[in-house]
Amino acid sequence: MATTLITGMHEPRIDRMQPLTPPDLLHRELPIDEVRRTAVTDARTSVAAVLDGHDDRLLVIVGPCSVHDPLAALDYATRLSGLAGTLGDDLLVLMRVYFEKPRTVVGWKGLIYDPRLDGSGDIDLGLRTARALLLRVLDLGLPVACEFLDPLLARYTSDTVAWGAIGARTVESQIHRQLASGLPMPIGMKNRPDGSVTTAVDAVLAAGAPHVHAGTDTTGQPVIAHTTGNTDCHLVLRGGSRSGPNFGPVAVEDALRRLRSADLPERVVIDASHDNSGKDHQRQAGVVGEVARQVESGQRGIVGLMLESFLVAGRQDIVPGRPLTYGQSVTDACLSWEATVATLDRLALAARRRRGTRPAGAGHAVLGARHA
Ligand SMILES: O=C[C@H](O)[C@H](O)COP(=O)(O)O
Ligand SMILES: C=C(OP(=O)(O)O)C(=O)O
Repeated sequence: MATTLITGMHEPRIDRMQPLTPPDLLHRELPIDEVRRTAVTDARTSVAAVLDGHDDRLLVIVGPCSVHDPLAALDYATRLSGLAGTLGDDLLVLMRVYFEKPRTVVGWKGLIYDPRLDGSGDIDLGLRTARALLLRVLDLGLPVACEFLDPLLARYTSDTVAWGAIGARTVESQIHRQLASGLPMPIGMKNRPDGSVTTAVDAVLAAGAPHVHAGTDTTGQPVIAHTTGNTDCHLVLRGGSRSGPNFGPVAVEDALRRLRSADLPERVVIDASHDNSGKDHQRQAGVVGEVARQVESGQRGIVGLMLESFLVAGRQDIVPGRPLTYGQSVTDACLSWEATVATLDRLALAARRRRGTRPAGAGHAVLGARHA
Protein backbone atom coordinates (compact mmCIF):
# COMPACT_ATOMS: atom_id res chain seq x y z
CA MET A 1 0.00 0.00 0.00
CA ALA A 2 2.80 2.42 0.86
CA THR A 3 4.03 2.63 -2.75
CA THR A 4 0.80 4.07 -4.25
CA LEU A 5 1.15 7.83 -4.56
CA ILE A 6 -1.78 10.21 -4.46
CA THR A 7 -1.48 12.54 -7.44
CA GLY A 8 -3.29 15.69 -8.51
CA MET A 9 -2.30 17.67 -5.41
CA HIS A 10 -0.57 20.99 -5.88
CA GLU A 11 0.79 21.65 -2.44
CA PRO A 12 4.18 23.33 -2.73
CA ARG A 13 5.45 22.07 0.61
CA ILE A 14 4.12 18.50 0.36
CA ASP A 15 6.59 16.28 -1.43
CA ARG A 16 4.20 13.33 -1.76
CA MET A 17 1.15 11.73 -0.23
CA GLN A 18 0.45 8.03 0.24
CA PRO A 19 -2.80 6.33 1.21
CA LEU A 20 -3.20 5.12 4.78
CA THR A 21 -5.28 2.07 5.73
CA PRO A 22 -8.44 3.28 7.48
CA PRO A 23 -8.96 2.17 11.09
CA ASP A 24 -11.83 -0.25 10.38
CA LEU A 25 -9.76 -2.20 7.84
CA LEU A 26 -6.91 -2.53 10.32
CA HIS A 27 -9.40 -3.61 13.00
CA ARG A 28 -10.66 -6.31 10.63
CA GLU A 29 -7.12 -7.46 9.91
CA LEU A 30 -6.17 -7.46 13.61
CA PRO A 31 -9.47 -7.88 15.46
CA ILE A 32 -10.05 -7.43 19.15
CA ASP A 33 -12.14 -10.48 20.03
CA GLU A 34 -14.74 -10.66 22.77
CA VAL A 35 -12.27 -11.94 25.40
CA ARG A 36 -9.88 -9.04 24.83
CA ARG A 37 -12.70 -6.50 24.61
CA THR A 38 -14.03 -7.63 27.96
CA ALA A 39 -10.54 -7.49 29.47
CA VAL A 40 -10.11 -3.88 28.26
CA THR A 41 -13.55 -2.84 29.55
CA ASP A 42 -12.91 -4.49 32.93
CA ALA A 43 -9.49 -2.81 33.19
CA ARG A 44 -11.01 0.62 32.46
CA THR A 45 -13.58 0.01 35.19
CA SER A 46 -10.83 -1.02 37.63
CA VAL A 47 -8.76 2.09 36.81
CA ALA A 48 -11.82 4.29 37.38
CA ALA A 49 -12.44 2.55 40.72
CA VAL A 50 -8.88 3.34 41.87
CA LEU A 51 -9.21 6.93 40.67
CA ASP A 52 -12.50 7.29 42.55
CA GLY A 53 -11.07 5.78 45.75
CA HIS A 54 -13.47 2.83 45.63
CA ASP A 55 -10.46 0.52 45.19
CA ASP A 56 -7.60 1.27 47.59
CA ARG A 57 -4.82 -0.10 45.41
CA LEU A 58 -2.31 2.17 43.70
CA LEU A 59 -2.50 2.53 39.93
CA VAL A 60 0.96 1.91 38.43
CA ILE A 61 1.66 2.77 34.81
CA VAL A 62 5.04 1.31 34.03
CA GLY A 63 6.99 0.46 30.90
CA PRO A 64 9.39 1.83 28.33
CA CYS A 65 9.43 5.50 27.45
CA SER A 66 8.70 4.30 23.91
CA VAL A 67 8.41 0.98 22.12
CA HIS A 68 10.99 0.67 19.35
CA ASP A 69 11.44 -3.12 19.26
CA PRO A 70 8.17 -5.10 19.57
CA LEU A 71 10.03 -8.28 20.61
CA ALA A 72 11.78 -6.56 23.50
CA ALA A 73 8.49 -4.92 24.49
CA LEU A 74 6.79 -8.32 24.54
CA ASP A 75 9.65 -9.78 26.56
CA TYR A 76 9.16 -6.93 29.06
CA ALA A 77 5.36 -7.45 29.02
CA THR A 78 5.79 -11.15 29.83
CA ARG A 79 7.89 -10.31 32.91
CA LEU A 80 5.57 -7.50 33.95
CA SER A 81 2.43 -9.64 33.69
CA GLY A 82 3.98 -12.06 36.21
CA LEU A 83 4.90 -9.25 38.59
CA ALA A 84 1.50 -7.55 38.16
CA GLY A 85 -0.16 -10.81 39.21
CA THR A 86 2.03 -11.20 42.28
CA LEU A 87 1.40 -7.62 43.45
CA GLY A 88 -2.21 -7.49 42.30
CA ASP A 89 -3.70 -7.18 45.80
CA ASP A 90 -1.93 -3.86 46.28
CA LEU A 91 -1.17 -2.48 42.80
CA LEU A 92 -3.21 -2.17 39.63
CA VAL A 93 -0.41 -2.44 37.06
CA LEU A 94 -0.77 -1.22 33.46
CA MET A 95 2.01 -1.34 30.92
CA ARG A 96 3.13 1.84 29.19
CA VAL A 97 3.00 0.85 25.52
CA TYR A 98 3.79 4.22 23.94
CA PHE A 99 4.01 4.51 20.16
CA GLU A 100 3.76 8.27 19.59
CA LYS A 101 6.47 10.54 21.01
CA PRO A 102 5.90 14.28 21.23
CA ARG A 103 9.31 15.88 20.68
CA THR A 104 10.46 19.18 22.16
CA VAL A 105 11.97 20.05 18.78
CA VAL A 106 12.71 17.10 16.50
CA GLY A 107 13.76 13.48 16.95
CA TRP A 108 12.41 9.95 16.39
CA LYS A 109 8.65 10.27 16.81
CA GLY A 110 7.85 6.71 17.80
CA LEU A 111 7.11 3.32 16.28
CA ILE A 112 3.86 4.35 14.60
CA TYR A 113 5.58 7.21 12.77
CA ASP A 114 8.78 5.44 11.91
CA PRO A 115 8.73 1.68 12.56
CA ARG A 116 12.03 1.08 10.75
CA LEU A 117 13.83 3.74 12.82
CA ASP A 118 15.42 5.13 9.69
CA GLY A 119 13.29 8.13 8.84
CA SER A 120 11.37 6.27 6.11
CA GLY A 121 8.13 7.10 7.94
CA ASP A 122 6.05 4.04 7.06
CA ILE A 123 3.06 4.94 9.22
CA ASP A 124 0.97 2.18 7.64
CA LEU A 125 3.43 -0.46 8.86
CA GLY A 126 3.77 1.39 12.17
CA LEU A 127 0.04 1.19 12.88
CA ARG A 128 -0.05 -2.50 11.93
CA THR A 129 2.94 -3.30 14.15
CA ALA A 130 1.55 -1.27 17.03
CA ARG A 131 -1.89 -2.88 16.93
CA ALA A 132 -0.45 -6.39 16.67
CA LEU A 133 1.72 -5.75 19.74
CA LEU A 134 -1.15 -4.25 21.73
CA LEU A 135 -3.23 -7.38 21.13
CA ARG A 136 -0.36 -9.63 22.24
CA VAL A 137 0.15 -7.61 25.43
CA LEU A 138 -3.59 -7.95 26.16
CA ASP A 139 -3.26 -11.70 25.66
CA LEU A 140 -0.73 -11.75 28.49
CA GLY A 141 -3.46 -10.40 30.77
CA LEU A 142 -1.83 -6.98 31.02
CA PRO A 143 -3.89 -3.80 30.52
CA VAL A 144 -2.33 -1.15 28.33
CA ALA A 145 -1.62 2.59 28.70
CA CYS A 146 -0.85 4.88 25.73
CA GLU A 147 -0.39 8.56 25.00
CA PHE A 148 -2.81 9.94 22.41
CA LEU A 149 -0.90 12.44 20.32
CA ASP A 150 -2.34 12.65 16.80
CA PRO A 151 -6.15 12.70 17.03
CA LEU A 152 -6.36 11.14 13.55
CA LEU A 153 -4.53 8.04 14.81
CA ALA A 154 -6.51 7.48 18.02
CA ARG A 155 -9.15 5.19 16.49
CA TYR A 156 -6.52 2.74 15.24
CA THR A 157 -5.71 1.57 18.76
CA SER A 158 -8.09 3.16 21.29
CA ASP A 159 -10.24 0.00 21.57
CA THR A 160 -7.26 -1.78 23.20
CA VAL A 161 -6.33 0.93 25.72
CA ALA A 162 -7.37 1.04 29.40
CA TRP A 163 -5.69 4.36 30.34
CA GLY A 164 -4.60 7.22 28.13
CA ALA A 165 -2.47 10.31 28.55
CA ILE A 166 -2.61 13.72 27.03
CA GLY A 167 1.01 14.79 27.22
CA ALA A 168 2.62 17.89 28.66
CA ARG A 169 3.14 19.44 25.23
CA THR A 170 -0.48 19.06 24.08
CA VAL A 171 -2.43 19.50 27.32
CA GLU A 172 -3.26 23.10 26.45
CA SER A 173 -4.62 22.14 23.01
CA GLN A 174 -8.39 22.32 22.57
CA ILE A 175 -8.11 19.59 19.94
CA HIS A 176 -6.68 17.16 22.51
CA ARG A 177 -9.14 18.15 25.22
CA GLN A 178 -12.00 17.49 22.75
CA LEU A 179 -10.45 14.15 21.85
CA ALA A 180 -10.22 13.19 25.54
CA SER A 181 -13.84 14.18 26.11
CA GLY A 182 -14.93 11.43 23.71
CA LEU A 183 -12.43 8.70 24.54
CA PRO A 184 -13.77 5.62 26.34
CA MET A 185 -11.00 5.27 28.95
CA PRO A 186 -9.70 7.38 31.88
CA ILE A 187 -7.29 10.05 30.65
CA GLY A 188 -4.38 11.53 32.61
CA MET A 189 -3.70 15.20 31.86
CA LYS A 190 -0.05 16.05 32.40
CA ASN A 191 1.06 19.38 33.73
CA ARG A 192 2.67 21.62 31.10
CA PRO A 193 6.44 21.19 30.44
CA ASP A 194 7.21 24.46 32.25
CA GLY A 195 5.33 23.14 35.29
CA SER A 196 1.96 24.87 34.96
CA VAL A 197 -0.56 22.73 36.84
CA THR A 198 -3.41 25.17 36.14
CA THR A 199 -3.27 24.24 32.46
CA ALA A 200 -3.76 20.56 33.29
CA VAL A 201 -6.60 21.33 35.72
CA ASP A 202 -8.23 23.35 32.93
CA ALA A 203 -7.75 20.33 30.64
CA VAL A 204 -9.49 18.03 33.15
CA LEU A 205 -12.39 20.50 33.31
CA ALA A 206 -12.55 20.93 29.52
CA ALA A 207 -12.42 17.19 28.77
CA GLY A 208 -15.12 16.56 31.37
CA ALA A 209 -17.52 18.68 29.33
CA PRO A 210 -19.38 17.66 26.15
CA HIS A 211 -17.94 18.95 22.87
CA VAL A 212 -18.87 19.09 19.22
CA HIS A 213 -15.82 18.75 17.01
CA ALA A 214 -14.67 17.64 13.61
CA GLY A 215 -13.08 14.22 13.43
CA THR A 216 -13.13 10.96 11.50
CA ASP A 217 -15.08 7.77 12.08
CA THR A 218 -13.52 4.31 11.90
CA THR A 219 -13.86 4.25 8.11
CA GLY A 220 -11.81 7.43 7.88
CA GLN A 221 -14.86 9.47 6.85
CA PRO A 222 -14.87 13.05 8.20
CA VAL A 223 -17.63 13.45 10.79
CA ILE A 224 -19.04 15.91 13.28
CA ALA A 225 -18.48 14.19 16.63
CA HIS A 226 -20.76 15.03 19.59
CA THR A 227 -18.99 13.89 22.76
CA THR A 228 -20.55 13.35 26.17
CA GLY A 229 -17.51 14.44 28.23
CA ASN A 230 -15.07 12.22 30.11
CA THR A 231 -15.39 12.46 33.90
CA ASP A 232 -12.55 9.96 34.44
CA CYS A 233 -9.91 12.56 33.52
CA HIS A 234 -7.37 13.42 36.20
CA LEU A 235 -4.13 15.25 36.82
CA VAL A 236 -0.64 13.80 36.29
CA LEU A 237 2.20 15.66 38.01
CA ARG A 238 5.42 15.31 35.96
CA GLY A 239 7.48 18.24 37.25
CA GLY A 240 8.34 21.34 35.25
CA SER A 241 11.39 22.84 33.56
CA ARG A 242 10.78 26.17 35.36
CA SER A 243 9.03 25.20 38.58
CA GLY A 244 11.03 22.02 39.25
CA PRO A 245 9.75 18.71 40.65
CA ASN A 246 6.19 18.49 41.95
CA PHE A 247 6.07 15.11 43.71
CA GLY A 248 6.75 16.35 47.27
CA PRO A 249 4.04 16.79 49.92
CA VAL A 250 3.75 20.56 49.42
CA ALA A 251 3.34 20.29 45.64
CA VAL A 252 0.87 17.42 46.02
CA GLU A 253 -1.24 19.35 48.55
CA ASP A 254 -1.13 22.40 46.27
CA ALA A 255 -2.36 20.33 43.31
CA LEU A 256 -5.15 18.78 45.40
CA ARG A 257 -6.17 22.26 46.57
CA ARG A 258 -6.37 23.46 42.96
CA LEU A 259 -8.57 20.49 42.08
CA ARG A 260 -10.80 21.18 45.09
CA SER A 261 -11.14 24.84 44.05
CA ALA A 262 -12.19 23.70 40.57
CA ASP A 263 -14.78 21.33 42.13
CA LEU A 264 -12.92 18.33 40.75
CA PRO A 265 -12.13 15.05 42.55
CA GLU A 266 -8.91 15.38 44.55
CA ARG A 267 -6.68 12.79 42.94
CA VAL A 268 -3.29 12.88 41.30
CA VAL A 269 -1.04 10.43 39.53
CA ILE A 270 2.66 11.17 39.96
CA ASP A 271 5.06 10.64 37.09
CA ALA A 272 8.43 9.72 38.61
CA SER A 273 10.24 10.46 35.36
CA HIS A 274 10.49 13.58 33.15
CA ASP A 275 11.00 16.79 35.14
CA ASN A 276 10.38 14.97 38.42
CA SER A 277 13.66 13.13 37.95
CA GLY A 278 15.46 15.46 35.53
CA LYS A 279 15.21 12.53 33.08
CA ASP A 280 17.85 10.74 35.19
CA HIS A 281 16.46 7.21 35.50
CA GLN A 282 18.36 6.57 38.73
CA ARG A 283 16.47 9.40 40.40
CA GLN A 284 13.10 7.76 39.70
CA ALA A 285 13.66 5.37 42.62
CA GLY A 286 14.16 8.38 44.94
CA VAL A 287 10.91 9.93 43.69
CA VAL A 288 9.10 6.66 44.31
CA GLY A 289 10.57 6.47 47.83
CA GLU A 290 9.26 9.94 48.66
CA VAL A 291 5.83 9.26 47.12
CA ALA A 292 5.65 5.92 48.98
CA ARG A 293 6.25 7.78 52.27
CA GLN A 294 3.34 10.12 51.52
CA VAL A 295 1.09 7.20 50.60
CA GLU A 296 1.88 5.17 53.70
CA SER A 297 1.36 8.19 55.90
CA GLY A 298 -2.23 8.19 54.65
CA GLN A 299 -2.20 10.51 51.60
CA ARG A 300 -5.23 9.23 49.65
CA GLY A 301 -5.07 12.00 47.06
CA ILE A 302 -2.17 10.11 45.43
CA VAL A 303 -3.96 7.47 43.37
CA GLY A 304 -1.13 6.29 41.18
CA LEU A 305 2.37 6.52 39.76
CA MET A 306 4.00 6.42 36.38
CA LEU A 307 7.47 4.95 35.86
CA GLU A 308 9.68 4.69 32.80
CA SER A 309 11.26 1.26 32.87
CA PHE A 310 12.66 -1.27 30.40
CA LEU A 311 14.84 -4.37 30.47
CA VAL A 312 18.17 -2.53 30.53
CA ALA A 313 18.87 0.69 32.47
CA GLY A 314 19.49 4.02 30.75
CA ARG A 315 19.07 5.04 27.13
CA GLN A 316 20.85 4.89 23.79
CA ASP A 317 20.87 6.93 20.58
CA ILE A 318 19.70 5.56 17.26
CA VAL A 319 22.86 5.66 15.12
CA PRO A 320 22.54 4.49 11.49
CA GLY A 321 24.52 1.31 10.97
CA ARG A 322 25.09 0.70 14.71
CA PRO A 323 23.18 -2.19 16.31
CA LEU A 324 20.97 -1.25 19.24
CA THR A 325 21.33 -2.73 22.72
CA TYR A 326 18.42 -5.12 23.24
CA GLY A 327 15.84 -3.86 25.74
CA GLN A 328 17.24 -0.35 26.22
CA SER A 329 15.24 2.82 25.56
CA VAL A 330 15.92 4.98 22.50
CA THR A 331 14.09 7.95 24.02
CA ASP A 332 14.15 8.81 27.75
CA ALA A 333 16.37 6.83 30.13
CA CYS A 334 14.56 3.99 31.91
CA LEU A 335 14.94 1.99 35.12
CA SER A 336 16.33 -1.52 34.67
CA TRP A 337 14.03 -4.49 35.14
CA GLU A 338 15.70 -5.33 38.47
CA ALA A 339 15.20 -1.77 39.76
CA THR A 340 11.60 -1.89 38.55
CA VAL A 341 10.86 -4.99 40.62
CA ALA A 342 12.29 -3.33 43.74
CA THR A 343 10.34 -0.14 43.03
CA LEU A 344 7.02 -1.91 42.57
CA ASP A 345 7.61 -3.94 45.75
CA ARG A 346 8.12 -0.66 47.61
CA LEU A 347 4.89 0.77 46.20
CA ALA A 348 2.94 -2.37 47.12
CA LEU A 349 4.21 -2.04 50.70
CA ALA A 350 3.13 1.62 50.78
CA ALA A 351 -0.37 0.71 49.52
CA ARG A 352 -0.65 -1.99 52.22
CA ARG A 353 0.47 0.38 54.94
CA ARG A 354 -1.98 3.07 53.78
CA ARG A 355 -4.83 0.61 54.32
CA GLY A 356 -3.98 0.68 58.00
CA THR A 357 -4.25 4.49 58.24
CA ARG A 358 -7.42 6.46 58.88
CA PRO A 359 -8.78 8.48 55.94
CA ALA A 360 -8.39 12.22 56.61
CA GLY A 361 -11.82 13.79 57.19
CA ALA A 362 -12.85 16.85 55.25
CA GLY A 363 -9.81 17.09 53.01
CA HIS A 364 -10.59 14.01 50.99
CA ALA A 365 -14.33 13.93 51.30
CA VAL A 366 -14.72 14.59 47.61
CA LEU A 367 -12.63 11.56 46.65
CA GLY A 368 -15.10 9.24 45.07
CA ALA A 369 -17.40 12.03 43.94
CA ARG A 370 -17.88 12.23 40.20
CA HIS A 371 -17.48 15.63 38.66
CA ALA A 372 -20.86 16.70 37.30
O1 LIG B 1 9.04 11.06 27.02
C1 LIG B 1 9.74 11.40 26.10
C2 LIG B 1 10.31 12.70 26.00
O2 LIG B 1 10.41 13.29 27.24
C3 LIG B 1 9.49 13.60 25.13
O3 LIG B 1 9.05 12.89 24.02
C4 LIG B 1 10.31 14.79 24.73
O4 LIG B 1 11.55 14.40 24.38
P1 LIG B 1 12.64 15.40 23.79
O5 LIG B 1 12.70 16.60 24.66
O6 LIG B 1 13.88 14.57 23.80
O7 LIG B 1 12.21 15.75 22.40
C1 LIG C 1 6.35 12.52 26.66
C2 LIG C 1 5.99 12.05 27.84
O1 LIG C 1 5.77 12.76 28.93
P1 LIG C 1 5.52 14.33 29.06
O2 LIG C 1 4.35 14.63 28.17
O3 LIG C 1 5.23 14.50 30.50
O4 LIG C 1 6.77 15.02 28.63
C3 LIG C 1 5.84 10.60 28.08
O5 LIG C 1 5.32 10.22 29.12
O6 LIG C 1 6.25 9.85 27.21
